[in-house]
Amino acid sequence: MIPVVVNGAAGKMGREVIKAVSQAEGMTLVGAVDQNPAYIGEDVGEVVGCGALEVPLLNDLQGTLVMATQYPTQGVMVDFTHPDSVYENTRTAIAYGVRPVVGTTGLTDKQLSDLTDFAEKATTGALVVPNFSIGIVLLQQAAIQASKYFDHVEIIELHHNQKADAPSGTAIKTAQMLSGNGKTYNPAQVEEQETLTGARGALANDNINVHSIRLPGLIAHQEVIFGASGQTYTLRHDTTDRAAYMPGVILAIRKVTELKSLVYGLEKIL
Ligand SMILES: NC(=O)C1=CN([C@@H]2O[C@H](COP(=O)(O)OP(=O)(O)OC[C@H]3O[C@@H](n4cnc5c(N)ncnc54)[C@H](OP(=O)(O)O)[C@@H]3O)[C@@H](O)[C@H]2O)C=CC1
Ligand SMILES: O=C(O)C1=N[C@H](C(=O)O)C[C@H](O)C1
Repeated sequence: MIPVVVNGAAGKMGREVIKAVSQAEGMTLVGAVDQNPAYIGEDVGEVVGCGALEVPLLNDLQGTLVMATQYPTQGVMVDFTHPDSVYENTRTAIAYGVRPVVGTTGLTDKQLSDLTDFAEKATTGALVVPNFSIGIVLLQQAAIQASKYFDHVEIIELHHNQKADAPSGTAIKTAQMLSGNGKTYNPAQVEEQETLTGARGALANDNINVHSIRLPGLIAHQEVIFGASGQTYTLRHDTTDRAAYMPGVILAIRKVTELKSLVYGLEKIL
């Protein structure tokens, strides 16, 4: 049985993960952590509404990780917290020999590279996955194919308005996956002038424009639009329920126990 700690357990994703882990075979929930004082000390199963799980929700990550090391099998920490804390949480888990499965977005390139080095030195498996849904992996693969034939591409990501980071981790990863083929996308046709700053979005890898929309009523959506003379080609993915991420999260918990270094992206473990 894989001992699992969920960090950010009272959040939108953490709640789904608690339910999914408690129902999955081959793993057992041993710790639940959150900073929200409203729930500290409560049984996490009662907090998320799936019945008592006999795991108190604590605000002590390090203490909970120590508990997770008391089991015969090496533990896994799933993190769905906040861009401000994900780097430190992940480093702490690796330091305790607990393998991180990181869903939280907003890690900088430098932070990701530091964590990669740290996991390598510690020979500890780690997974950083900006999007756990199979649909996004398929969209990204289709986009890689299309990018061989189109020189113009822009990404639009649309999320609920409680999201802290912009652009989304998924949009950044998608742009990274389209880059590195020697192309600079979107060669200028005219000299552009922004009458309102930011109108053309942010520039990701290899000059790919990324536009972020935040509205109540949305969950998580992404379009990749390619253009060429006389045609456009649009790929779109819609998340309508956070349940979409759970098969990927459960797979990642299983797979991270086989790794000895940090792996970035769900596509690498499918
Ligand atoms: N990889 C993927 O497939 C997905 C990734 N995400 C990412 O996951 C992250 C979380 O998203 P979501 O669940 O919607 O966010 P929520 O704000 O709903 O949940 C985050 C939870 O973590 C708590 N928290 C924040 N900081 C800490 C900390 N330092 N220690 C312990 N708990 C903490 C929050 O408490 P409080 O409310 O008090 O701040 C909250 O309860 C985001 O970065 C989001 O982009 C989201 C969906 C899918
Ligand atoms: O905050 C969210 O909700 C999501 N965040 C991730 C991201 O930044 O890409 C994954 C998904 O888009 C939902």
